[in-house]
Amino acid sequence: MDDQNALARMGWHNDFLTQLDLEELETARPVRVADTDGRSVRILEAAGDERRLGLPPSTHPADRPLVGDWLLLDPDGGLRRRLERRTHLARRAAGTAERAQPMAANVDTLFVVMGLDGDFSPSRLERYLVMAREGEVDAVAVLTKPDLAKDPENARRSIEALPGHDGVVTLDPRHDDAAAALAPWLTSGATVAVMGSSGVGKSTLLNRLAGGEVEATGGVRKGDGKGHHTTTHRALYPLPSGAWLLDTPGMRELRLGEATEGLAEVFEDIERLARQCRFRDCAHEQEPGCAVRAAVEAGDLDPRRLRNWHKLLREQQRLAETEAEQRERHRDFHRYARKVMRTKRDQTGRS
Ligand SMILES: Nc1nc2c(ncn2[C@@H]2O[C@H](COP(=O)(O)OP(=O)(O)OP(=O)(O)O)[C@@H](O)[C@H]2O)c(=O)[nH]1
Ligand SMILES: [Zn+2]
Repeated sequence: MDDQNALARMGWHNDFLTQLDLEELETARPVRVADTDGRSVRILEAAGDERRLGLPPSTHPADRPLVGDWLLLDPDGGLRRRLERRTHLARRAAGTAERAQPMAANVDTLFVVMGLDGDFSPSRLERYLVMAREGEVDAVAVLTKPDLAKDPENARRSIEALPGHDGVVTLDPRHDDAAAALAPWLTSGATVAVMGSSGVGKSTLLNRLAGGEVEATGGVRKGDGKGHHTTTHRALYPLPSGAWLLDTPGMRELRLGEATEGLAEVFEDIERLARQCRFRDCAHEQEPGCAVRAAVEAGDLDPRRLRNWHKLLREQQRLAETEAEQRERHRDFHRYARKVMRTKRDQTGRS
């Protein structure tokens, strides 16, 4: 194995070691994926080298490495296998396939950026928290534009009170001290990602975190030894603090995929109440003995949170139905195809 300290600086965690067998512990080289185009990946090695590695053409899309993944190389430098992800961020795939599509691997902390101006929406934040929790990623709410808020302190407190986050920070990304406010999560080897609506200050914040050395667009300026600079594309790049910023085009928008675990965690208070309702299948509407409604009436549960929980649950049900329907359609098609083939065979047999 390579130098453990160098690996740790790249985001390696010792719990990955449990995935290696004895031979691999001796000879295999872990490398991290900094970018991918589906056919090849750009990898970072502990020795500091960076290069492209082709993927076998037969690689199934679901097995393709993602930005942030750890791969094991054989001693000769060939790809051996991908290590199981510690965490992931997934979103709903575009098009007809509604399933969750992972887009980033091994992210430690997701910064969910939300403006304290008109952008402020605890329900949208809860959606991001569900996504993070589903993939076991820590989530920190970053509240921007305090200068445009009527009562930023009150807004911060209301977010602080929500379950499912790992911290709330208010900052103005245009100010020099913005990076310092996030320092607890920007430690050496930590991998962070940033999501949030358009215009909330993500790019401004990324430029601030990068200290002006790296653009927020993923372009890394790299010396080529001849005194001038070339730009290589990368979705994972180092910040001056020693942390890694993972940022891919399109990743910043929110489309929640299958996330029942995440939902259960972010709304654990409501789910706990729901277990106390008189009826097992209580819809928490007009039923007698409903503990959820009782909590709302007693002022212990924000009706907004209840509405959002219902909404996200319904969405999850729709996703599940769509998947079942797709499988059904698939089966129908194959049944039909078999029938056509049989008819054809019969006809050929007869003629
Ligand atoms: N008043 C105020 N303006 C801010 C603050 N943070 C960012 N801005 C401004 O808001 C505008 C949008 O900021 P961006 O960093 O481009 O936002 P973004 O989230 O990257 O937006 P997209 O690229 O569309 O996703 C810029 O003009 C920033 O200067 C803040 O805390 N207060
Ligand atoms: Zn109920």
